[in-house]
Amino acid sequence: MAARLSSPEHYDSLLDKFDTWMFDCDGVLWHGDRLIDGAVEVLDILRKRGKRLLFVTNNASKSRKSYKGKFDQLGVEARVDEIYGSAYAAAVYISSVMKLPKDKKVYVIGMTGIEEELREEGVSFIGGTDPADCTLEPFSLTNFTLDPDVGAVLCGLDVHVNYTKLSKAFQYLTRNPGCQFLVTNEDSTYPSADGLLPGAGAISAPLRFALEKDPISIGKPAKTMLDCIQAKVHFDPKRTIMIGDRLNTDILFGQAGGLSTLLVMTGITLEKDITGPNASTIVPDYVTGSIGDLRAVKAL
Ligand SMILES: O=C(O)[C@H](O)[C@H](O)COP(=O)(O)O
Ligand SMILES: [Mg+2]
Repeated sequence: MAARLSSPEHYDSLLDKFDTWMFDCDGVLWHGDRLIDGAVEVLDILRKRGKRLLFVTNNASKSRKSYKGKFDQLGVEARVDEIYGSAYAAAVYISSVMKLPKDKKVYVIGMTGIEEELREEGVSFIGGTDPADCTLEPFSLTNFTLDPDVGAVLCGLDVHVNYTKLSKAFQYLTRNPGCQFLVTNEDSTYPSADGLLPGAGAISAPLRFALEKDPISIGKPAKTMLDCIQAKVHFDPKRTIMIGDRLNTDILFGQAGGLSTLLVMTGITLEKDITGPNASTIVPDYVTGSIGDLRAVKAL
């Protein structure tokens, strides 16, 4: 049973228990470019209390560096080395875990976040924001030349997804021997500033259906994301809390990593998902309405 937080004492006890605070972003800190009320103040309180903050997002549309730009623009203090996105985790996975040979490349369905992180990791790629792929023209195999050096397809949130991109990815995954099917994450929906939109999982779904094959997913809840963080940051899982808005990514990710978990109700999860007959079997340690609630902690 999750503990519902409501009083200053509840929030104070959380600050006493945890040294490292891992924050999901979409639905926890912001919706699109609209900050959630109280988020900035609470992050300031935590920094003043000497807590280590990490930002762990499945949103692959931006690289760590361009996320730093978003944090700056929104007036939220953050360093690049505190930011871990699924585009970064995917690029590290391809270069350091999969060890894609240098003469091979990745076909990308995705945005600049994935491209910038692959470039940073020295991984060659095609597709992505290439204007030749961002077309609504019908795709024809007659005019298509298969690139035999594509050793992996990586699919993430892509607001310009189209039939050409899906068709090219399908060719590589069915005709290049050993071509790996990777996705940055599988979130079904994306909590934008004005409501829910299809998420990265909905972008790769047509390929899963056509291929009758599941991809390797690198973002939350996969351990690859935590491995990526632990390769850079030392923290004690027992004194670390993961704060998220989605049960099957953020909370599962925390639980799989032996972290404590705090669910906030400002994003994807609804009350009916955690109470009543259809409640999820994924149960966070703590629940509160919004990260802004932590402003109730006793002043220093
Ligand atoms: O569709 C997506 O990629 C996700 O909904 C979204 O980007 C999740 O981001 P997070 O909540 O992990 O910050
Ligand atoms: Mg979220």
